[in-house]
Amino acid sequence: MSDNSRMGADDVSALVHVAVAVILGDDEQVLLTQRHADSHQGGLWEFPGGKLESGESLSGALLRELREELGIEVSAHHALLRIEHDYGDKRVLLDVHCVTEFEGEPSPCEGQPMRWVGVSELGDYAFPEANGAIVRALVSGAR
Ligand SMILES: Nc1nc2c([nH]c(=O)n2[C@H]2C[C@H](O)[C@@H](COP(=O)(O)OP(=O)(O)OP(=O)(O)O)O2)c(=O)[nH]1
Ligand SMILES: [Mg+2]
Repeated sequence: MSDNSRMGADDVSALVHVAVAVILGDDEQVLLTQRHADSHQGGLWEFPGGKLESGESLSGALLRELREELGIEVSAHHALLRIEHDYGDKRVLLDVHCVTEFEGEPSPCEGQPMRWVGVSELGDYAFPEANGAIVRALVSGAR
C-alpha cells in the first residue's frame, strides 16, 4: 500500500519528454489533431507527437509518432522551441520541431479528428496550457 502511494508521488514528479511536430503545409497551414477524450488533456487540440520511449532519440520519437499517428515519413525537420510545463498531475518537456518535408498524405490512423488550420486561425482552437508558447511563436512568424 505505502509502496503504491510512493510510486504515485514519483510519477507526478517525473518529467515526461514529448516530441511535438508543427507540420507545415501549404498556405501557412499547420496540422492539428484532437486528443482523445479519455487521455491527459483530453478533448483539446494538439500538434501531433508523443512521448519518447526508453532509449529513443528525439528525432527517432518524432519520426515514429508521425508514422504511427498520421502514416507519413518525415524527411526534414528542425527545432522550433522547448517548453517545460507543470500541469499539476504531470510535468512535461515538449521538444517542438517544425516538419518541413514528408512523404505521404497525413491521415488520422488512430481515428483522431484532424485538420489543417491557418496559423492566423489558431486562436479559435482550445489547446493544452503548455501550447500557448507554440501558438504565440507561430503567430509572430516563427517557423
Ligand atoms: N503530442 C502532443 N502532446 C502534448 C501537446 N501539448 C501538451 O501539453 N502535450 C502533452 C499531453 C500529454 O501529457 C503529453 C503527450 O503524451 P501522450 O500520452 O499523448 O503521448 P503518446 O502519443 O506517446 O501517447 P500514448 O501512446 O502514451 O497514448 O504531452 C501537443 O501539442 N502535442
Ligand atoms: Mg500522441
